[in-house]
Order: sequence, then structure tokens, then C-alpha cells
Amino acid sequence: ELSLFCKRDVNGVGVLYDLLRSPWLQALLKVKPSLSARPVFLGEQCLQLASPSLCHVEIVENPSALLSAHDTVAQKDFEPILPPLPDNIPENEEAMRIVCLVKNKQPLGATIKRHEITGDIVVARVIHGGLADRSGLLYAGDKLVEVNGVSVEGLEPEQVIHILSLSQGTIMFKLIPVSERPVSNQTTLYVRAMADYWPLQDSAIPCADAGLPFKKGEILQIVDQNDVLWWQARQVSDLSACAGLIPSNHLLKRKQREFWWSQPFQPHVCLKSTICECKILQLPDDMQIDEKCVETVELVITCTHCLAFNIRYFLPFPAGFRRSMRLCRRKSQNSQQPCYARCPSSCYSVAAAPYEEVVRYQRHPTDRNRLIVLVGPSGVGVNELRRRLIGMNPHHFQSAVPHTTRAQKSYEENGREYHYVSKETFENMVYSHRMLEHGEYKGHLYGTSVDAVRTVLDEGKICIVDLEPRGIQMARTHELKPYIIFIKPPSMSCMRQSRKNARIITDYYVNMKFKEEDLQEMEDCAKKTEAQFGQFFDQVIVNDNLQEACVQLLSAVHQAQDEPQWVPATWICSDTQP
Ligand SMILES: Nc1ncnc2c1ncn2[C@@H]1O[C@H](COP(=O)(O)OP(=O)(O)OP(=O)(O)O)[C@@H](O)[C@H]1O
Repeated sequence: ELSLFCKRDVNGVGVLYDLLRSPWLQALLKVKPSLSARPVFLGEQCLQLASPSLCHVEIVENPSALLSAHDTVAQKDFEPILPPLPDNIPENEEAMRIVCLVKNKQPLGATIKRHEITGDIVVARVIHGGLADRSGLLYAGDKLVEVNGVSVEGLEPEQVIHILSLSQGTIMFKLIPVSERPVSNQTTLYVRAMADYWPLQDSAIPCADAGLPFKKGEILQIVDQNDVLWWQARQVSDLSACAGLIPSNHLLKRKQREFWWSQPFQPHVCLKSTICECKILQLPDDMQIDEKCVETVELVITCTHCLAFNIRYFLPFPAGFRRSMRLCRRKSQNSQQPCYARCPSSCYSVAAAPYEEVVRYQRHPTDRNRLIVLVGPSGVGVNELRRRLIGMNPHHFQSAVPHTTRAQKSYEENGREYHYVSKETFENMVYSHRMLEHGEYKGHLYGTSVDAVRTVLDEGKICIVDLEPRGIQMARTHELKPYIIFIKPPSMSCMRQSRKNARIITDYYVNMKFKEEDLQEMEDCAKKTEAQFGQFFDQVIVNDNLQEACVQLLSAVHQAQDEPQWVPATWICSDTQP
């Protein structure tokens, strides 16, 4: 594990943090006093765990060693009292092993199956960190002969499970050990789940109770990938827990695809997304725009047919106008049902990997600041928060100056309102993936470039941009290492209160109060955005009280720069930079 981190040049603090929290270190620290106080016999023939709670096992191979060990141990009183070994063990049962496990509230942590060829009941897998694993006595491939004195020959796995469920106290297995124990040469891997998973709803999982449910965005520690279909993992937020089964990368991808294709009407709708021509919604003709005396504001139009296209308009409006423009278009938008209303939430992620490998990263003080990306439904207060944050310390926080192909006006300065470039230059920037977002308005192109963000970062400042969720993918690069903050609306009742006096368009144009439908739209949009892009959010801030949200934003921005965070491994491994 450590060598893995070293190779990735991960900051030592993160490694130390993980190391100190690792369950095996905690366990070692716990048993150390007992180990120094009493001898533990560890040998090929006899293995007796002195731990009062677990188990004991004798391999009936060398009776004298067995007796000697037994005598020594028998002088001590251990709790709970384990049952005596059966005395009718035939001499030829050399490879037979008897394992007693003391049942507690925890599950046994092993699964069994019927061998496809021999029909024997065998241990299918031992769950990492579970009772059986900690005992070190059960291995995948061990053949069960008896459970609590009952022969399992001819029984179905379910019947064996039934016997186990009825047993109280200790469970005694008689088994034939697997001839070759699996050698685990796995390194621990950390991944971000890019999809939700509910084992209880998965009929294919070998044992639903052993499954680990997870939600997109959660960080998982993968401890076992021996099985091509079912991996074992733990939530990084609870590393002391025993691992659970999760579908492997390959399997989860297959499941996503199957689910996607099984949705009624959905395949043709989504297939369209790869071929459809974006139908750009036009601004209402009667909108009067005075381009003077206002700062730049982005107007975002997402194609209602295909979410793959995201057109962003940059208009010389005061901040806050973005929303008004959207409201004006609402009629035409509502007439077309958006793609995400008809697609399963996994629609977007169907082509993406279900797990993203991540590592703990902490920015070095001499490194460039991480890009801060704000995402949120229209009207939630993204612009307001950004404006306030920059206003707190304009020397430290800054937006990126957009590019445009429109002509420079007399009162404008190149590089202040916009970078004025030719259409050819702009298009070259788009083709060479140097635009985070771009769009067209009244025949002119507008866009935010990576160069503009880089300029802010190179000055040692923190660059704050707000992007439509579709733009997140473009920004997620090794160079920018964006920290994505989702600005979420509070509940409807809270919004009714907090937005009582808020205006969705500035005084300059229309001063409109939030209507009930505006709030509802905000809530719906937030839900959809979270469902579709939640896996990318590093932080979620609920914007109820503006002041509090602003404080939270400031703290999140500092956390992003100064505290260890999980980031995609490709951002750190220089040889695989995207
Ligand atoms: N927590 C809040 N309490 C009260 N009013 C708020 C709060 N947050 C934002 N507002 C107000 O709501 C209005 C819309 O906010 P803002 O313009 O920042 O939204 P936005 O998310 O940028 O939306 P759009 O993208 O459509 O511009 C503004 O008048 C703003 O002052």
C-alpha cells in the first residue's frame, strides 16, 4: 500500500493519515498487550488463537503436537468455552480440519456454493475483515464436510445456511482445506463510485447480505479483486467495518448498459444524443439589451434533445440576468421534454467507467491553486455567491475573462471585459480543446478558455468560475484540478422565506419576484443535476441563508487548497495525464 502511494508521489500527510486509521494497525495495537502477556502457539500442526473471542482450530496431523499444545492451553481458562474436539476422528483424515467459530452479532463473513463439477459444498469467498477472515482459518475453496456435526453431503447451500442460522454459540465446521490457498497479491485501491448500487435490489449478487450499498460520489476502498465479477470493498468513511461485495468494474458497466437498454422508449431518445443536431433556442426578439454599463454574464442554453451539447452564451449583462433569460425561454423549453426526464439517471454515465480510481492529494503551497467550479440550478445564487466571494478579496479571488469574436467597443479594454479574437483563432481554440465552454450569440462566438483560467492561476490567485454541469468534464484535468462545489437550493418552504425579497432579474431590466414555479423549477433542476452529476461534486452547499452559504463557500475554497482531498489518480500519475 505504501509503495503504491510512494510511486504516486502523494503527500506524506495523506499517507500517514490513512496508515494511522487503518484497521490492521488499530487491531495490532489492541492485541499487543495480550500478546506480550501470554504465549500464542503458532505452528504448522497446531494453531490455537489465545484470543478469548474468536476460535480455535486443530489440524489433525500430528497428535503429539496437538496434545502438547492442548495441554498448555488447557491450563488457562478462556472465554467463551469452546466445545471439545470430537474424539472419533478417523486416523486417515489427515487433511481434515476442524474449525470452531464463536458466533456473535456479526455475520460469519464467508459465503458457500455448490461446486459445479463435484457437487461439493465449498467456501466460495471469505469476506475481508469479517469473522472468518480474521480467524485465518477459512479459505475460499475449502470443502465443507460437516456443520455442527451434520453432514452436508447432498445438501443444498441454502440448507447449510439454515443449519448455520439455527446454531447458537459456537459453530463447528469439519472441512477439507483447499489444496492451494489463493495468494493475494492485491494492492489496496481507492475509487470514486460513479453510479449508485443497491445489493438488495440486485438479483445477481451471490449474497445480498454481504453486499455493500453505495451512492455515486462515495469513495470506496477496494480490498479484493480476485473475482472478475465481484470485488470486495469498504466505505472509506468506515474502514473498520468488514468489507462487502460490490460488482466489479466490468460487471457494473454491463449492468448499467443492460439497465439503460431496458428502459422503454429510452434507447431511441438517447441514441439521438449522438447524432442529433442541437436546436438552439433563440432569445426572444423583444428583449432589449443595453450592453453598456454592465458586466459580463453567461447565458446557458442546453439542448433539450441531447445533453451532450451545451451551448453557453456570454452576454454583456449584469450578473443575475442569466436567469431572466432562461425564464424568458421557459415557454419554448417546456414545450419540449428534456432528455433527462425520459432517461434513467445512469444515461449519461453509461459510457463512462463506473469507478474512478482516486488518490489522496494535498496541494503543495508552491503549487498553483486549484480551480474552483460552482455549479447550481439557475436562480439558486451561484452568481451572487461568486460575486460576494470575489468582493471579499479581489486580490485573491478572480473570475476568468471570456473570449469573444465580436468587435471591441470603445469603452472596453482587451483582456478586461473580453479577449477579442478572430473567428479563426476562436475555432482553433475550440478544436484544440482549449475552451471549457463556448457558444454563439448573434453570430459571434463567446467562450471561457483554459488559457484565461490559467492566467488567473499563474498570478497566484484562486480562479472561480461557474459552469453548467456539462462543462465539468472539460474542466476535470490534471492541470486545473478543479474542486467542484454544488450550490443547492434549500427546501421549498425555506426558499419561500429566504427568497421573499429576492429579485430574479436586476433592477436594470426587470425586477421580478420569485414565483412558486420558479422555486419549483429550481428544486427539480437541482434534483436532476445531483442525480446526474453528483459523483463529481466535492462539496455541496445549501444556499438558504446567504451569509451562511458565503461563509461555507469561503471555507470550502480554503479546504480545497489547503486540505487533503480525493482526486482522480490520473491527475497525480504524470504518465497517465488526460
Ligand atoms: N440565499 C439567498 N437568499 C436570498 N436571496 C438570494 C439568495 N441567494 C441568491 N439570492 C438572490 O437570488 C437572485 C438570483 O441569484 P443569482 O443571480 O446569483 O442566481 P444564479 O444561480 O446565478 O442564477 P442564474 O444562473 O440564472 O443567474 C439574486 O437576486 C440573488 O441576490
